[in-house]
Amino acid sequence: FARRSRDYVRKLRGPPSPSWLLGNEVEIRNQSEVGDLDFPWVREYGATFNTRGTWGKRVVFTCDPRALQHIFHTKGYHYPKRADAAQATRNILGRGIMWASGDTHQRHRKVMNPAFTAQQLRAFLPLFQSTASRMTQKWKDLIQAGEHTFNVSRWLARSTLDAIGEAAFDYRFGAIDSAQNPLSKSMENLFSDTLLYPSGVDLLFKGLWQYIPTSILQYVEYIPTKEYIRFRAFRKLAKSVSKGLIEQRASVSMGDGTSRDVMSVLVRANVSEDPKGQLDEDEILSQMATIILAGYETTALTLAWLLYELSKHPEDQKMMREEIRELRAKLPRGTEFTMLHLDSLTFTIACMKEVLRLYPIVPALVRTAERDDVLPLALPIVTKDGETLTELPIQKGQDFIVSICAYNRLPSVWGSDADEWNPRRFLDTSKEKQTSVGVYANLMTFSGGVQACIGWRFAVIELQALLVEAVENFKFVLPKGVEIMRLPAGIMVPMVRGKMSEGTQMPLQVSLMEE
Ligand code: HEM
Repeated sequence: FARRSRDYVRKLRGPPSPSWLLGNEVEIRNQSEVGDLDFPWVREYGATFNTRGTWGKRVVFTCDPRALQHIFHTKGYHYPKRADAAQATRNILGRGIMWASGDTHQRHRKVMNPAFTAQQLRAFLPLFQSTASRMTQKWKDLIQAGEHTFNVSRWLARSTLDAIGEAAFDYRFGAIDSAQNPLSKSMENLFSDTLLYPSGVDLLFKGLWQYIPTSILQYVEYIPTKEYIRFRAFRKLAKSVSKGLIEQRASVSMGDGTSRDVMSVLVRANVSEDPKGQLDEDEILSQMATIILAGYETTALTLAWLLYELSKHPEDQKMMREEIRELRAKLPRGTEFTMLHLDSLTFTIACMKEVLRLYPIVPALVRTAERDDVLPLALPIVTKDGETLTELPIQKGQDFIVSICAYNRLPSVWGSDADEWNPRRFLDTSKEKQTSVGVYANLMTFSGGVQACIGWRFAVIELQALLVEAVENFKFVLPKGVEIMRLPAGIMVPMVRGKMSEGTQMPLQVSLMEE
């Protein structure tokens, strides 16, 4: 069986590999924009095909809905993150939930889950709303001072950072009021300064990581080049700020022991007597660094892309504003929207789902099969010899690239206009028969299954609150001559063509809407 299954991957079609040593890795990591290769490859070879990694390794590329469901959900723990991806996460965030696998991950997730229930997160709505109104007040000030075009992604990131600090740790970054917080400074352009367009040598080096035992590999963090120095500096700073917060919390009362905010669940896990619910101090600090980093820029960038699409589609922007204002008009003056109100804004929500579909901030994930297995497929593969496969036998150790951005644009799932902005697709709810993947709106944007984004509900509620406040008060227009690119820096970041040295940015013309 082992031999046969190896043969199956060998039989798959796929793009030619430019070199044995580097495989397709350099071209994949150096796409000028996210999806430049993924989309045409899927059109040409189907949803599952063969690519080459470094050192001659075969890497199966897939965006097949059933394969994704199997890899992330049904057999989640049998497809851990590839060792090099796990180590890269550890370099940035330490031994937290994003790095952990198997039993360790289960333990981390068990501790964290109570802080991320729907009920717990809905209670943050007023906090998100007050953050949103502090942000829009700043925008009004800027406009009054004569600034009409500004980098909205930076402002959104300052706002989501304030929100995560306060929601998770009762900590005030004060990022909206001042850009000087050292932790927020150390996160600025963290990915685009380090992971954008890597060299062949870098990729060859990282291609060896999966063959090095973790006990030795962990020392790569001390390599004295820019990437490792930046990541280490961020991690150390995030952990030391976190330690200060824990000490502060310890000096005040811990309440009645039932609080479910992130900080309380972490501190309780440190003193828990149940070994399956314990975290050591280093794990707790890593967890806090993880929540801060994972919890702010992803949401801010999603919203930046949404304002960008609304700038390109003024009719949709207008429709969203009208929907919000119509609801507002029904309420007594000065009333804040509740969660029920926000959830009733169907067009606004459809636009939010559409942006999550077209702009998955994490565009791809890498996984390894821990054992021999047979992958079920929704979209059959035609092999090099013309054979049709409805499932794919694979061998232990098989690596995968899972393309989230390509899944989110599969015509078989989303229709023939899958490459285009069309929020109305989400208003049609008759397409319920699809293979269910992911945690929200059948999208892979938050990943799926056992290691799916723990903060997806947090992100969705925060997006709703910030979006409604922004669109109700301001009009957004794309400045003339500005071309925005989707840069592949591990996460997808917006940059202006020809001005990449200026880093992540989404400059939009913002004007105040009359009441
Ligand atoms: C639009 C916003 C967001 C997007 C697109 C997003 C996306 C993702 C994705 C794709 C993963 C899986 C990563 C992997 O397998 O390597 C993930 C994991 C994670 N996310 Fe998010 N995320 C978002 C917001 C948030 C927020 C707001 C928080 C925290 C409040 C958060 C916390 C986490 C954590 C802790 C994990 C690791 C979960 C685990 O390994 O069990 N994320 N996220």
